[in-house]
Amino acid sequence: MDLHLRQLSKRYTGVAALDGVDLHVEAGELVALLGPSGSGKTTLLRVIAGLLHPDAGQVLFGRDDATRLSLRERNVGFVFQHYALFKHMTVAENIAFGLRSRPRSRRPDKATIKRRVEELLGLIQLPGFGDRYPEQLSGGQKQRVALARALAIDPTVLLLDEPFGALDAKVRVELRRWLRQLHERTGQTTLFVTHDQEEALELADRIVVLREGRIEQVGTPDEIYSDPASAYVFDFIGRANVLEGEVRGGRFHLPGHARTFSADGVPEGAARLYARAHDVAPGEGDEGIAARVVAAHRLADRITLELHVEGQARPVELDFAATPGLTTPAPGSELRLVPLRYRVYSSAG
Ligand SMILES: Nc1ncnc2c1ncn2[C@@H]1O[C@H](COP(=O)(O)OP(=O)(O)OP(=O)(O)O)[C@@H](O)[C@H]1O
Repeated sequence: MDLHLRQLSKRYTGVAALDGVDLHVEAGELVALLGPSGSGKTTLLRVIAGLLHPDAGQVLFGRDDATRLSLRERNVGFVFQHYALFKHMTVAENIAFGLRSRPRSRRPDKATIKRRVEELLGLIQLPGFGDRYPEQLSGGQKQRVALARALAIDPTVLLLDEPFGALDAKVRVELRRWLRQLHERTGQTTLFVTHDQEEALELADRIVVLREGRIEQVGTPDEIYSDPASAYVFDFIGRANVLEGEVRGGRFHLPGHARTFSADGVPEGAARLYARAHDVAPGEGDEGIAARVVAAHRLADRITLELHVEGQARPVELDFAATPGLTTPAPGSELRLVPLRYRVYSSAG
């Protein structure tokens, strides 16, 4: 089922946790809500779930206005960061919980519930684990059970709030790949909260970047990474080199340097040039921007340089392939930087 959010707002004293959020999630999409702490991700998820009521705006499941419905009436599946499994119930009982607690008229019979539990244990790759208790599972296994429990009710949408946030890095990476595969099998409309840009880029069909309760950009991982709509998104997705300067006559000027850069459509005045470390290349002769090597690191087949550019407070990073025969530049040596791909944003915005 698809999901429409219209002009959702939610204020706490002094804070707009959500400020006019409009979003359409297609049926079967996996959407990541990405943003730093306090940007409104959890609030948005809770409003969709019906755990929290918005001050204004609408939540629609398909064509049905669900804004006034409770969590149960919305039939959503929810998984939190911290395993919310019932400790005194077995894995099978946990998974069956949502179905067993339905009103009698809508409750499947025992045999159907048992079949559904077996099917879900297979889906989460834990067949034979039904009789265990949560304390007999690893963190990653617990979160898979939590996901099976959320899926058991055939939810209209699946809402995941940093479901792997409490797990160690390796398990996290494994589980997000697993979740992507699971999603491809179930086709379940899913919203996934994360503050980890790598997780969002790898997992999601589309990413929603939030900033102070507003949507800053919505797009596919490629669009968000290659064409960030603002300096905020550029900075948040991957590491960015930032050069301070100004836009004059439609060009970006670096103080103390002759080379200028195109800055079409950027207002005149203070501006910043953003480029990723791998989108800056070492240049030859008079090309590019003069820089001095501060530190050099060689990591397997990559060389990373930390550089000082005259007039810039922040160091600039350059990352390139260590081709055979290439020597790592020594600290103190001079080289020229050529930003191959970059974006200029006004400092005012
Ligand atoms: N119950 C509450 N009372 C008052 N303010 C709240 C409450 N819940 C959230 N807020 C505020 O609303 C804003 C958005 O919070 P929210 O938890 O949605 O952000 P988040 O992006 O999920 O952050 P995190 O990644 O840290 O969980 C924050 O400024 C937060 O302090």
